[in-house]
This record gives sequence, C-alpha cells and structure tokens, in this order.
Amino acid sequence: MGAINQDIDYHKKALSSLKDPSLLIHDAFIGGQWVATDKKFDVYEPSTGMVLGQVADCDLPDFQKAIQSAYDAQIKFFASTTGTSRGALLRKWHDLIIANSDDIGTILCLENGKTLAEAKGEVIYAASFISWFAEEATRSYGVTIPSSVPHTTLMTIREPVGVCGIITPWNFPAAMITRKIGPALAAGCSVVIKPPSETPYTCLALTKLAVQAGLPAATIQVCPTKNRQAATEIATNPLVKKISFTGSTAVGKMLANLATGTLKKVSLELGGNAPFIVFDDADIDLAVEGAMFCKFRCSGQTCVCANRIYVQRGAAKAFVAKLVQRVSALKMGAGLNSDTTQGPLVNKSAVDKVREHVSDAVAKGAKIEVGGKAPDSPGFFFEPTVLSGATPDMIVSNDETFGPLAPVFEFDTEEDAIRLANNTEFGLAGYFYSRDVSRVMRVAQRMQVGMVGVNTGKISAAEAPFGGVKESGYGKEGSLYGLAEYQNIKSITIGNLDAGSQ
Ligand SMILES: NC(=O)c1ccc[n+]([C@@H]2O[C@H](COP(=O)([O-])OP(=O)(O)OC[C@H]3O[C@@H](n4cnc5c(N)ncnc54)[C@H](O)[C@@H]3O)[C@@H](O)[C@H]2O)c1
Ligand SMILES: O=CCCC(=O)O
Repeated sequence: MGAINQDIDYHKKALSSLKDPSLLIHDAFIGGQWVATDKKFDVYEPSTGMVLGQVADCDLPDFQKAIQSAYDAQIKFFASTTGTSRGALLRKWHDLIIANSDDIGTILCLENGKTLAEAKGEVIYAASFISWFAEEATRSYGVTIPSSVPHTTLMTIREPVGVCGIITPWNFPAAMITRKIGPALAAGCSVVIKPPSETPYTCLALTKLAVQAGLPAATIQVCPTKNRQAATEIATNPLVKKISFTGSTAVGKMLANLATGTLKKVSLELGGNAPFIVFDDADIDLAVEGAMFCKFRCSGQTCVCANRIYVQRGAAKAFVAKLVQRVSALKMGAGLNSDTTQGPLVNKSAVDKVREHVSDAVAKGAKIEVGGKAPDSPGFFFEPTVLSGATPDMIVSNDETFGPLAPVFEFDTEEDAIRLANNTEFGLAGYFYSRDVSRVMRVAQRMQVGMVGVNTGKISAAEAPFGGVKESGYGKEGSLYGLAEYQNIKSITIGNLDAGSQ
C-alpha cells in the first residue's frame, strides 16, 4: 500500500482555514496570563508525523505558581458566586464551544488524528458535560437529618474541595477535560490542568473560550509539559485537595500513591480490556454494528473499546463474515479528508503495540481475516484488522491493544462467556448482545465492570455514570454522581435550640 498522506503541508493548509486563528495557542495559562516559557516541546500531526507546533513546556516553578494562583482564586470564586451564577457562566462557555466547534474540531483532528466527523462529535460531547454540570450546579442539595438529641437540628451542606489537579490523556483531548472541569467549576473549585503532551492545543483553545465566557481567569490554570516529574507536583502539593486522573492504570496507581502523602481526594479513570459478547440468540447485524462503533471509534483508541470479542460458536462464522465485510470498507486516511473513516494512531509506539499484538496472536494460531499490517507510509497508520481463532494465551486477551484490532474468540456456553469476560484485572466497560430478556439481566449483573452495554456499543453520555471497577479505577464522572466527586459534605449540628426560650 502506498503512502496515505504525503502532503507535508497538510496541517499548514488546515490551520490557515481556521475561522479564528487566535484559538491556536502555544502558551501555558498561569495566574490568568498566557505564558510563553523558554522551553517548548513539539506536538505532532499523526497522519504525516510532521511537527504541528511547539508548546510551552512548564517546569516545577510554573506548576507551583499555577497551584498557588488557583488556590487564591478558588477562595474568591466560591465566596462571590452561587450555584446559579456558576451555572450561567458554564452555559456561556458551552455556547462558545458550540459556536467555535468547527475550529476546535479542526485543531483536535490535527493533533489527535481522529476523523473530522469524530473530532466535531467529540467537541459536542465535550460541551455536553459543561451544560450538564451548569444544571447540576444549581442542584447541590444538603439534607436535614432528624437528630437523636433533643432541641437539636442536624444538617449538611456541600462545599467545593478546593484546588483540583486534572491530568488527562490524548485520546479525547476535549471531553476528558470537560468531564472533569465542568463539575469542578460547577462545585466552586478551581483547576490546574496538565493536558496531554500529544494534544495540548484543544485544551488551550477551550481555556481561552472559558475566560471569554467570563469564568474568573485564575480558576483555570493550564500547564502543558513533557516534564513528568514537574507534573507530579499536582499529586504532592498540599494546596491541591483533589486529583482527577484519566489514563493508564500504571500512572494512575503511581499518582494515587503520591496523593496519599497529603490525603487528597482521588478519582481514577484507568485502562480497560472490554469484553464484547455475542450470544447465539443475538441480532447479528446489530452486534456487528455495535462492534464497528465501539471497536473502531477513534481507530480503536478509547478506554471503552471492545478489546476481546467473544462469539458463541453457532454464530461465529456469520459474525466474522459480516464484520470483515464492514471492516474492509473502512478507509484509512488523514482525519480532515472527507472520505476518511479511520484516522492514524497517535504515535509510533501505538502502531508498534498493535503490530506486536497481531504477530503474537498469529504466532499462536490466529488467522488474519482482514488487515494485519502497518502500511508503508509516513504517519502512524495501522490497517483495521480482524483476527479469528483468538485464544486466551494471546497478549490481546490480557492487554488493552488501544488500536484497530478486533480479535474474535469463540465460546460454547453462557457460563464460559462470563468466566472469560471477567478473567482480567480490568473492569471498565463490557458489552453483550442477546434477545433473551432473562439472559440480559443475568449477564448484566454478573459482568465485573462499571458500565455495561446491552445490544448497543454506545454507552457514553453526559447523563451516564462513567467509571470502572477493579483496576480500571474508582469514582464516577458525568451523571448525577459527578458533582459530588468535587465536593466535601459538611455536617452542621445546631444544639440547645431551647436555650433562652420562655
Ligand atoms: N477510564 C477512562 O475514562 C479512560 C479514558 C481515556 C483513556 N483511558 C486510558 O488511558 C490510557 C491511554 O492514555 P495514555 O497512554 O496517554 O495514558 P498515560 O497514563 O500514559 O497518560 C495519561 C496522562 O498522564 C500523564 N502522565 C504520564 N506519566 C505521568 C507521570 N509520571 N506523572 C504525571 N503525569 C503523567 C500523561 O502525560 C497524560 O497527560 C489507556 O489505558 C486508556 O484506557 C481511560
Ligand atoms: O476513552 C475513554 C472515554 C471515551 C468516552 O467517554 O466514551
């Protein structure tokens, strides 16, 4: 296969088409100011491997300044706003994101590689967390509790935790950030964000719009960096009261360990290894549709992507044939090209990981039904791939591929399927397809995951509680539970109410 995108000026042409070029920002945002550090790091466009731009590379003193400034700002922010006024600011920010979604989509597409349609879809999805939490800001209820002590009233109020440290990955450069800072700001917290070094531009553009919407500038601090040691200040600085991390399980564990030093509140959205089960009684076309979405979305680079596809023996042949037909029709290419349905992966090591999973599986007996290699091309592409004959001894059974590889395993009984699905230390998402209502309830209850998709591959939405169990982390994002992650409950006991009565 020839080169997929040889246009080395691809990103320059795309950037020159931005309606508002000022949304492409290369600086950090510290203390309410855009800051150009001396050191910079390169950000790459994944379909060509060319440098997209150079971004401020923050060091420890930058993080310390950002945290102090966020601390000072948070106290004023909470004292001078109500849930209603914070909600109004968030709604303005939401509207600005939507108004600028073409530009933000283009920037996101350029730095991440996903198709423009997916990138714009992500911007809308990201904005939905802001509008969701704009509403939640006004519904932050305390309770009154009947006291066991006479003449006493017991009540609770919810208070912001304070400064929140936010660390997110590159696969959803907009949504992973808004899913955290939406509730943080709604609660009255301030945030210090270390955006992913592969995709910092989307976060910087969103920040500009937040300030334009009227959010007090110092409530959002953004410190891009390649210096991981400096970034760990977020997990150790005593002024930071909460860290919310999305990323790999290894880094999540390391940050959680660091955070115990000052007993911060911690939320962890970590790696997955989602099982996708197709029972004999399933609607096979629906199952193929779901597999296409949840396996090949973002070229297989989502934490909730199906990683292991288990098909009951009687349905396996038909399922694989239909899946192969659909996968063969995918078109790899640069994200901004209108006929592209599969963008590149984020970088070379992502391509190497898919290659390793394929060659290990083939060496252990799997058959490549379609795809199977990286094209001879600049950029970071790997062909969308289907393997049949996958078995539990293969790496792909135990390790999240994070790429466009669909390994199909066969199983015999429902019991087998559940055992295989749960045989992992991860527990983020799981999917299954069945038309038997008793089986639907049985299997949904027995899957050891935080989120289950039944007869659908789409489980993500602002209103849906998002998060895993086991080594996929803890805490829930979005939904009616998301705000509480950024709040402390304070109880107030008012005693001796009879004192002074006549
Ligand atoms: N559960 C979820 O909601 C969810 C969502 C998206 C991605 N993920 C997971 O994220 C992983 C892919 O992302 P990744 O490879 O970028 O993860 P990663 O853990 O390497 O990086 C995530 C973030 O942490 C930063 N980071 C890495 N090492 C650090 C260190 N030592 N100190 C401070 N910061 C550090 C990175 O720069 C990035 O911003 C996958 O495992 C995927 O499943 C989970
Ligand atoms: O990659 C993980 C998050 C994607 C999603 O919110 O659906």
